[in-house]
Amino acid sequence: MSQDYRPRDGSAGPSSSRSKPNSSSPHPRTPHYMTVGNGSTSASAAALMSTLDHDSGYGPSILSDSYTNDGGSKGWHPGLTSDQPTPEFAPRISDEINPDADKDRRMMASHVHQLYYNQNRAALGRQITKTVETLQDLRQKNSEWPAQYPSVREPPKPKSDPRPGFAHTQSTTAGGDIHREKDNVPLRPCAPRRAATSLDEESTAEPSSAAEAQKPQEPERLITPQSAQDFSVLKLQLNVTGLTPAEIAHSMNKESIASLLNGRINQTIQHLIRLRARIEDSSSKVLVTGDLNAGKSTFCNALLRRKILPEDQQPCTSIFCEVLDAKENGNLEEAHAVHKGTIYKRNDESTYDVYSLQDLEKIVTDNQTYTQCKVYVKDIRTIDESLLNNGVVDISIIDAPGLNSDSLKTTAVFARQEEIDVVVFVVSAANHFTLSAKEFIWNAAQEKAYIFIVVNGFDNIRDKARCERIILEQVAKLSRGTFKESSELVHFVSSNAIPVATAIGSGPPDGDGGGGGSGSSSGPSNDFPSMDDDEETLGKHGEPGSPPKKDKGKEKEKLQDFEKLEGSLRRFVLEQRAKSKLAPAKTYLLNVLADLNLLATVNRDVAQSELDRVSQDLQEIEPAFEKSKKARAEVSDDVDKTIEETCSNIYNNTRTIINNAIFQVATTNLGVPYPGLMSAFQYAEDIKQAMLDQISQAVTICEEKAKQKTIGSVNAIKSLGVLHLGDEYNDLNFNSDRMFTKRRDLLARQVDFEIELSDFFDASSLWGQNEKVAGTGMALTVASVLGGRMMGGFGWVDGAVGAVRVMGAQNMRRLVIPGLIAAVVLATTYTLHTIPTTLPPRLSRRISSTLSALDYTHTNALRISIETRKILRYPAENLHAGLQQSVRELGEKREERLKVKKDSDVARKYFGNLVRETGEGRRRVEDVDLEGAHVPGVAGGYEEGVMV
Ligand SMILES: Nc1nc2c(ncn2[C@@H]2O[C@H](COP(=O)(O)OP(=O)(O)OP(=O)(O)O)[C@@H](O)[C@H]2O)c(=O)[nH]1
Repeated sequence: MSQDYRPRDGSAGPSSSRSKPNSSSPHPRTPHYMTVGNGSTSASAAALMSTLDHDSGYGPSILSDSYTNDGGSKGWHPGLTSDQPTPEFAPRISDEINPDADKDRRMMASHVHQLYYNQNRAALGRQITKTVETLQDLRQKNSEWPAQYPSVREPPKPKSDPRPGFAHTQSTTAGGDIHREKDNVPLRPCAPRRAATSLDEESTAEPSSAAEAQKPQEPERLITPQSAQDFSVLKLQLNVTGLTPAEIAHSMNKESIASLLNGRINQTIQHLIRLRARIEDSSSKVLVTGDLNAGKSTFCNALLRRKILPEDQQPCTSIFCEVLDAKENGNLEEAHAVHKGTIYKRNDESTYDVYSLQDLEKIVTDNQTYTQCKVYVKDIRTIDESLLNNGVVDISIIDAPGLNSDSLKTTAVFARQEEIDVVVFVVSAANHFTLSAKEFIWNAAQEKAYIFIVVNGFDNIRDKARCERIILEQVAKLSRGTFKESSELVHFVSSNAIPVATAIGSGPPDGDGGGGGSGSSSGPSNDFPSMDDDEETLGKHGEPGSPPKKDKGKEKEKLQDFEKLEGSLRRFVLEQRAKSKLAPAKTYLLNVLADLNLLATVNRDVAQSELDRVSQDLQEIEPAFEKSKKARAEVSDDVDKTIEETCSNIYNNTRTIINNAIFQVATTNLGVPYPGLMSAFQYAEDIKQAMLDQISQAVTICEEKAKQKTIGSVNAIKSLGVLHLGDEYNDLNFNSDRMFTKRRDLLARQVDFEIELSDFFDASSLWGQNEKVAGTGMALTVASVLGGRMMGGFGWVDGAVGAVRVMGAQNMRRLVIPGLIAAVVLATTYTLHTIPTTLPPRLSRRISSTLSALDYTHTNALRISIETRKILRYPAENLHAGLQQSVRELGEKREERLKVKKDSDVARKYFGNLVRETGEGRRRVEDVDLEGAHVPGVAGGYEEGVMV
């Protein structure tokens, strides 16, 4: 028996260079590769197992142990199982001489495989943990500094993808595999995929391998639709009718995109956590399916070496029976029939009914009550022999209902489940593949590159070579991958020839492989249909009595065939488990890290350009801000000074002009004609009014001058505004006509005094003018007589006294009356005659004293200057506010830019680190070699290029 990875016909198998026999060598089978199989535990294997036991799986640091720069793994010692040709001089102990040696090698290889698996698992687990942390950080960062997301465009459809609706499973990883179009042009490197990925979020991860292939050809660009195309896991789903995703992305603001991205990050974290749980799960499930009555249950029992599952059921098995190790059920052997429509929970008895193993027959055909049952059995085989309890991985076997049009779909869906690592298809050697079988295998081949095929009932076939040929031809059409590895994956066996123990009790089966088959009732069926009616039906296993010697040899051969199948199945399960569990994690991680790397690169560059932009802005804003602050202080001072100067100037001018006007009003020709004595009062009124008008006019002049001065000052302030605030300050509206509009008639009312008689007679003037009166030569006799003294000084009084003395009292008495009358008449005539000359000064004095009492000059000067100040304060305040606002705006701009600068700097460093971290993470994940290409004889037995 040989369990080497060796193509049956030399057409396929492991690397041909490795398997090619050396014709010059005396040992043509060297180099020899170790394979998985049965046998007791060797010392080396035990040592390796102990290493495994101490491997915690997830070390504290991702860099701590497993990875070295050369991509090797610390725990792996190439010398231990190195793939070296056996030296020619070294005689090889053949399996016939020492069968245990081969078993040991297989055993050790199995454990090495497990060690290698654990290292990969630990590496991926650590990277998942790290990536989850990175995503959590990114989510936090995204809320502080909304990450830029390239605008999105639909990726172009691959030119050639025969079945875009299916993701292929159990393919090898991307290492060198190239998907080829029909014309043999490399399309893209193939990342490992599995069926389940197409059913959930992982399907979104698939296009990234294409994106990865395109990336290096892309020139480095900042936020382009092409970059968006490169996303796979973090691709945002933007759907609005009538708009392309790119248009939607453009129309959305940064914050909305960031929040969408956060949602995507959350989903990714959840998915990574699920993937980690999956890779930590050490169990593996094998689904056994096939045509009705093909012998599935018999085959499962043969694997278990116990007749657990009911065989030859009428009606056929109609529920899924999963056989698990009883250790998972407290070492209790029993069957849990799961209620239809409920999710099985072992600790919740309401989800299932408990049956004994003997009662299984009652359950397996009752698909009305149950859909599946869990059968817990104690494994009677050693860990080196058992598939179920092999010391490496917990495997459960699921016996599916036979395929027909009803069960086909259910079984296909079942097979696509993530937990199903391997599908074993049992086909009757006599019946070949039915239509249902073909449909199932064809579909499953799209999901899983390889199907393990058991051609059962081979004992019934006489022309075995012909049967093999026909079956393999059919396999070639149904699953190319499986056909290429047919020596490992297609087995012709007779399951009923395998000795099995009874379901009750766990005594070992009859070890004599050909000694009567079943330890109980599982003998061969005589009515198993033959391939050809005329062919001789072989095999009489389980029949009482010893078989003839010839039959004994055949029975041994059947057992050996079955053992070979078991070895292959075990290897296949272990390898596929590695791929089906680790490959999705690896692919998804690669995609997430590639997306993160791309996102980080874009955002690092965005942050850098943001930083450059704000730094440049700040170079302009900083000096403008300082200048604006300085201008605010200086201009305020200047304006205040201008206002003060203008107002005090106007005040003083006004005072001077009004005072002068009041002072000069008496001497100014007012142009009022004297109408004569009869209109003296009217004349006085006119004079008064003219004087007041004169003064009012002076005030008007003052106001006019103030206006002009104000206009000049407003313009000066305006110029300052334009200088410091720009042209918009020109819009300032100032209308000087509105100044001093409330003054009219004010003065007339204030100086509203009555003209009095005394205004016409000025006694002091009279006294002062007596010389003039004498000089007039008025012909008063008395006056002449009395001489010169009559009119000088107190002349006329003295004269009167003198006259009295000269003329005597009697004469005087006669002269007094006419004299007095003459004097009065004379004085009155004189006074009335001098009114035009004497009235204005008298009125002027009265006006002056009245105005003085009113503090008229000061009041008006103050009024005009106050109004001027009020007028000037408006543009001044405006300018001040403008300058203040300019300073504030510049200050705010500066603050905002400083904040952006700080944030951008932090973001640039963060995304820079993220670029580095994700790049390193990606390299580490890429180094996880799921093919085990450099692990000799353990894995990687399936050649590249055979992927579907
Ligand atoms: N001669 C021969 N008979 C076999 C072999 N394997 C199974 N049988 C017989 O074939 C019949 C059907 O076997 P089962 O194991 O019940 O077939 P199955 O595929 O599980 O049937 P369903 O699940 O009910 O579709 C039984 O009578 C078996 O004894 C075999 O290798 N050789």
